Amino acid sequence: MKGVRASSAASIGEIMRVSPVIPVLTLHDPSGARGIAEALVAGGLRVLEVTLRTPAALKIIEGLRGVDGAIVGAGTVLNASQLDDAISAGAEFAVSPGLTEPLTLRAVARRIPFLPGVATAGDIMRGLDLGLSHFKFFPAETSGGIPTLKALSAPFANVRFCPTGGVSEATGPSWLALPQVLCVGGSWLVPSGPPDLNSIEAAARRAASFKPNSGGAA
Ligand SMILES: O=C(O)C(=O)C[C@H](O)[C@H](O)COP(=O)(O)O
Repeated sequence: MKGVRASSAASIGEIMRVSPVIPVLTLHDPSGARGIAEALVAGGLRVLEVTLRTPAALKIIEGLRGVDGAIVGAGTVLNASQLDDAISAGAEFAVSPGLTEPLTLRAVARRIPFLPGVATAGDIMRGLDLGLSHFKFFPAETSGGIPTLKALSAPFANVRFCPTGGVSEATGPSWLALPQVLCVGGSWLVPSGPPDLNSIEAAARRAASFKPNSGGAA
């Protein structure tokens, strides 16, 4: 889906198929954020999750709106008020570590593509009841890794996942080999500390070459 443009018309499923890896970015410095985003997009990763874990996150989301080719969303969205703030800043999708009814209902009402975290069958069933079918599997490795996701997803034929949490460059391809996995998320592309843009672009290029077994990246 190379043609997916950041807009409320894109579904979360379409966004998850744009690139096999969603970089999870926890950024402190608005002045350095654009270069990081450009390096990731140049490497082939267009979908960027900026976590609301730093005071500068909303300003950074706003600033990244103009990066050509980037689809910028907010991560660590914990409640409806944070979701509204993220939308005001220009976030084109939202990711949460968990699934609550108030946040999900607000995301549906605001028509923003939404990817909440699940780790149990009950989480998935609450999401299905609220009309969702795409989830982040979080925290992926410590929740039991690939064997758990295989077992967990078996009863839910039409549900698709983005495993995140402990996923690395080394393990990403194994997760993407599962047909129910459209993409993976991870912070490994942009380690904390002063950014090395050449390394970030090279890591993005390697990650962009991962091949989902789901027909994930178009
Ligand atoms: O809080 C959220 O909404 C998140 O998005 C959590 C992050 O996805 C993970 O913390 C990334 O996990 P690592 O790749 O292991 O660093």
